[in-house]
Amino acid sequence: MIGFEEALARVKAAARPLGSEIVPFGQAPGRILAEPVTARFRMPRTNVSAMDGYAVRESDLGDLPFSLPVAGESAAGAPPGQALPEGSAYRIFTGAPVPEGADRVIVQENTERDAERVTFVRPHGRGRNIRTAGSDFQAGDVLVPAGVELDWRALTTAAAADRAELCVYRQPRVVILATGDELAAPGEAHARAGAIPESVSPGIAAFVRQQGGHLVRRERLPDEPDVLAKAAARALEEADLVVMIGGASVGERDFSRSVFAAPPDYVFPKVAIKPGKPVWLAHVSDRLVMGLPGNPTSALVTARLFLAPLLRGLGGGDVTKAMTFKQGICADPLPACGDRETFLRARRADHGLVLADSQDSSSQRSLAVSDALIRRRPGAKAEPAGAMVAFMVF
Ligand SMILES: Nc1nc2c(c(=O)[nH]1)N[C@H]1C(S)=C(S)[C@@H](COP(=O)(O)OP(=O)(O)OC[C@H]3O[C@@H](n4cnc5c(N)ncnc54)[C@H](O)[C@@H]3O)O[C@H]1N2
Ligand code: MOO
Repeated sequence: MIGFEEALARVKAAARPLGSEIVPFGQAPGRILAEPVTARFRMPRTNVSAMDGYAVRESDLGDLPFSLPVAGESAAGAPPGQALPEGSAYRIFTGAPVPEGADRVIVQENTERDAERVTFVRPHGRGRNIRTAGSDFQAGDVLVPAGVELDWRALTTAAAADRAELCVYRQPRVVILATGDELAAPGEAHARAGAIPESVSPGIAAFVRQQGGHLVRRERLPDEPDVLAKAAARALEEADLVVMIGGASVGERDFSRSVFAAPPDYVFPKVAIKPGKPVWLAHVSDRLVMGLPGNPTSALVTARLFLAPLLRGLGGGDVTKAMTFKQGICADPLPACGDRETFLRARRADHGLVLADSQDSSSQRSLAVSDALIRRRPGAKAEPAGAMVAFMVF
């Protein structure tokens, strides 16, 4: 059985971008840029004022107080007007083109205005208050490089390039199939003896979206091979990645590996980790299938460890960002680790990482309050509280 590092390396190799598409701005948030965004023109387009005030020639300034006639007005959005006549000032607003000849803007607060003249009454300091043409960027400059996630900051820069559409990586289309006769829709389990709420796929669906995937559908299915086979065939037609939940283990009623017409061509059939050993990844008919164990904590831990980098990579994102470990202090004593690499659920508190009360792979209560996975190497010894540990944000 392969270990965690090897499994991660194989996920990384399988997580190649699926292609690109052009989308309007409204569909761009959260997407990964596939082609760089270049500026259509320089910014500022001309020399512009940085303040509301009066554009003047430095050489026309005299000892305070002194006044100049106001020869015109320049506002943002208008093309540059006539040149500034010598011995006069121009009323100007922030972002407006500076008239030719002016080399300085005096802020309004240092002036007094009557109908035709402006009087400079306070020292104007040294600032020129002019942003020169192209001082932010030049036409053709790359403003947002390929590979950047279009968050609210990058979207602002991309829009400043005067582009209406962006070339982004295609999002992986995902179908989730949750299997098990015992499963009922949340809210309906109480009405059927032996039923439990199907709790994993709602969480995994949200996670798929959070990691940049496009959720096509999620389905809850009984352990009936014919029904499963039909659903699996349909899923392979509609998805780039099918996520199977449950039925990953060795029981006669564990069907998730055998429902496809073609046998899985394994990237890995299981991994020596705890929880989540039965997690698997395979190529099936040109698609990818990831099998998550049914135990809820096992499913979520393996999704965080392997599904996150897979979705990131398929969507053109930075795979390594989805598998970064940080260092932190564990506020609780740590038990010795067995021979499988182990991921303990914990909560990040001010005084360190606090272990979840239950580390059982079926636990669901602890999931809502755990936001970190502490990594323990195979064979690691027990440690007292205060040990430095590697953890991943969960
Ligand atoms: N003889 C062996 N038995 C088991 C092994 C093994 O190696 N040999 N592995 C164990 C490990 S580790 C895990 S993890 C589980 C995983 O099993 P499956 O993926 O086959 O999961 P199921 O049997 O379908 O379900 C396990 C458990 O989780 C509940 N479940 C399943 N799906 C959902 C869902 N969508 N929402 C909520 N709960 C779900 C299910 O009712 C079971 O209680 O196998 C061990 N066994
Ligand atoms: O994945 Mo199993 O997690 O060890 O119960």
